[in-house]
Amino acid sequence: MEKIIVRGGKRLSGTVKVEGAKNAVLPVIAASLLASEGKSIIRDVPTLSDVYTIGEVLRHLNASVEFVDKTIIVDASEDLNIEAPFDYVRKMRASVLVMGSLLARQGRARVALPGGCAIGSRPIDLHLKGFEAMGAKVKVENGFIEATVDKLRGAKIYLDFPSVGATQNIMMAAVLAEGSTIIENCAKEPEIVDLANYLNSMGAFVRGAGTGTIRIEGVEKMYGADHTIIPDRIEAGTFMVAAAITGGNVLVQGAVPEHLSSVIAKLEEMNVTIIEESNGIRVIGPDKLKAADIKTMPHPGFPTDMQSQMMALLVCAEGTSIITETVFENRYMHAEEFRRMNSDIKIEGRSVIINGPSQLQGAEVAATDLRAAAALIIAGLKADGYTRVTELKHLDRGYLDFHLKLQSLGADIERVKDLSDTPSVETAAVETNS
Ligand SMILES: CC(=O)N[C@H]1[C@@H](OP(=O)(O)OP(=O)(O)OC[C@H]2O[C@@H](n3ccc(=O)[nH]c3=O)[C@H](O)[C@@H]2O)O[C@H](CO)[C@@H](O)[C@@H]1O
Ligand SMILES: C=C(OP(=O)(O)O)C(=O)O
Repeated sequence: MEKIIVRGGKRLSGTVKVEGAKNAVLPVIAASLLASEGKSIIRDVPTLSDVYTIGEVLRHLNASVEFVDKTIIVDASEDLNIEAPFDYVRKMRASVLVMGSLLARQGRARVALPGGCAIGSRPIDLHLKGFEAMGAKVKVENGFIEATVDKLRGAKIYLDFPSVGATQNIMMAAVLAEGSTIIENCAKEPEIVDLANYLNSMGAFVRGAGTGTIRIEGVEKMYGADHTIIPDRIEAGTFMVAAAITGGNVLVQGAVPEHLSSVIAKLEEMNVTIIEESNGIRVIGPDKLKAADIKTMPHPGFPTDMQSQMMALLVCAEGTSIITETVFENRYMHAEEFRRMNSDIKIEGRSVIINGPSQLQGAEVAATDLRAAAALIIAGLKADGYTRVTELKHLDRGYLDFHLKLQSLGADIERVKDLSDTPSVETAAVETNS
């Protein structure tokens, strides 16, 4: 079993470069299935396990997928298969994003019903309602969702919640539909804008991405295009918190301030100095962090994907902080692990009350999802002694070379293969006290 071992106490300093965004590249790769002519070249791709998984899904659907460093070349010009089996969907829920493209291209899609996951139940009813509004017949049978249609028709679709995935799936279905589609109360995340830009470069007509209403005029055919993925705002935010918690001074290169305004505002409220530089965001951690309240919301609200990292920071802040999670109903599994590291955290329904500051103590902790993995490692950077983080498969879904990047900023961190490589708890305790 692999573990990350962090010894806390080092201030981070230097420059770290962010990768292309995981949450932008997955829908873009799914959208490349829409090109019945020409190859798509997708650049600045983070080579994460999720990206390989969606690559496998595309291959299974009869597209060719070639990885060359951080570029992916997709050729989807042959007729496509229509089924994404459970093995892929289980590994990565974003596999359901191929549904819109398959319906648009083949008039049929069969995708295993995704199960619940560590952050909540995550239904896909809004995706399906959107397809139905466009004329598709949808049925759920033997653990699969099957959707069929002769030809998708444009429709006016109001989303009860601005779901990121539903907005993306409906956009992909609508670009080849007959007539106009209007998606109201749609998601406004930067990843939606990135997808719209890619679709437009493939020949689609998509307007309004980034606002609450997207308008799409269906086109006859789409073509492969050359697209560069936007920088990962969540990876950037994660390094910003890592710099802040250690009282460090780090330039997060490639971070886009407009994508991170809610995170920047909260960090500033906590006494962290943020300087926007021409090529990124510099973060200077204070000697004393101040408590703050956070409510996660759809973009441009505070991102749920930064909630666990901020929890690590709030534990170290002076005063009482309250986090309220409004996007996922069960995204507090990491709170238990933080308690093992000596933090004062109480869960009350959808809120968490944190009394700080606590001096974090190193412990053996398990990641429950990818952001929790990063958050526990960040807590380890500040903790006394050694923190050992297990279940790194979660980390690898969303962070490339995370420990190496932290090492390059001066963190005392390593990734080890098995228990015999790790210093014993006794040794760690002695070293902590010395
Ligand atoms: C691959 C990717 O981009 N993942 C991101 C995406 O996930 P994802 O696209 O799955 O998230 P959604 O925005 O769809 O989900 C938000 C909320 O809407 C609910 N919902 C969603 C769809 C639906 O049909 N019915 C329904 O009830 C979900 O259960 C959840 O409570 O946006 C989330 C919210 O910013 C992020 O945390 C994820 O990192
Ligand atoms: C929850 C996340 O991703 P996914 O939707 O792929 O599970 C995330 O990126 O934090």
